[in-house]
Amino acid sequence: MHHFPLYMDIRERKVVVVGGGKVAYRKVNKLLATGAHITVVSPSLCAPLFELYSNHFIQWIQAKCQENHLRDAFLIISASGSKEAQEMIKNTTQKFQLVNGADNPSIGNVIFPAVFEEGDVSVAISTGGSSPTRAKKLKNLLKELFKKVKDN
Ligand SMILES: C[C@@]1(CC(=O)O)c2cc3[nH]c(cc4nc(cc5[nH]c(cc(n2)[C@H]1CCC(=O)O)[C@@](C)(CC(=O)O)[C@@H]5CCC(=O)O)C(CC(=O)O)=C4CCC(=O)O)c(CCC(=O)O)c3CC(=O)O
Ligand SMILES: NC(=O)C1=CN([C@@H]2O[C@H](COP(=O)(O)OP(=O)(O)OC[C@H]3O[C@@H](n4cnc5c(N)ncnc54)[C@H](O)[C@@H]3O)[C@@H](O)[C@H]2O)C=CC1
Repeated sequence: MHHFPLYMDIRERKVVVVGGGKVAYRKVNKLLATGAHITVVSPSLCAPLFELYSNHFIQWIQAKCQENHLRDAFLIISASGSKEAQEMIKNTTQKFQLVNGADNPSIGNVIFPAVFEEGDVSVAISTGGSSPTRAKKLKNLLKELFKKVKDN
């Protein structure tokens, strides 16, 4: 599938993250600096997400994901690994909503690239979902290269 690369200002947009585990935390952690309003919907939260919730960086709906949780979301991240939740997201989201299928790319329309930033330069690498580990390796190589160029 071909994805169009786009840099987005998502300040004050509502982001709903479905699931409260390790993968949800990784996505939330990346979104924190954007100024988006993040709500996690999950029966439980892993320790680092619970800490973010306790410190009021994110909101938490302690429940299994239901249709009404998704209705006014700009971006939805599916990260529960639950087939039931994935089906619900697939069947109830609108065409104009952005959906990241972190736990099942086939239900999504946007993907997270591997990113590094150097001043105001931002480099984002995607393999179109085919190999996230390769994207991460390439990012780390380029990061080193940038450092070398800067040091010389
Ligand atoms: C499609 C996509 C959807 C999305 O998530 O947006 C997706 C999907 C999946 N990832 C899986 C596995 C892992 N992904 C990572 C890490 C990253 N994954 C990221 C992106 C993406 N992952 C999108 C495509 C990106 C592209 O186009 O290349 C990165 C780049 C960015 C980010 O996460 O923000 C970030 C590195 C960030 C960095 O370091 O900079 C690690 C950890 C690691 O390698 O360290 C593991 C394995 C270990 C583990 O953690 O268990 C699985 C298998 C699940 C399974 O079978 O269990 C699926 C599902 C599937 O492929 O079916
Ligand atoms: N995109 C990526 O980078 C990666 C994706 N994955 C996939 O992501 C999924 C989640 O992985 P982890 O975070 O490690 O799992 P985890 O088991 O730590 O977390 C799952 C979370 O989802 C919650 N949950 C379960 N059912 C739910 C429902 N119906 N509604 C809302 N929340 C619900 C659980 O309470 C838990 O907090 C797995 O399916 C895995 O295959 C795994 C590794 C990397």
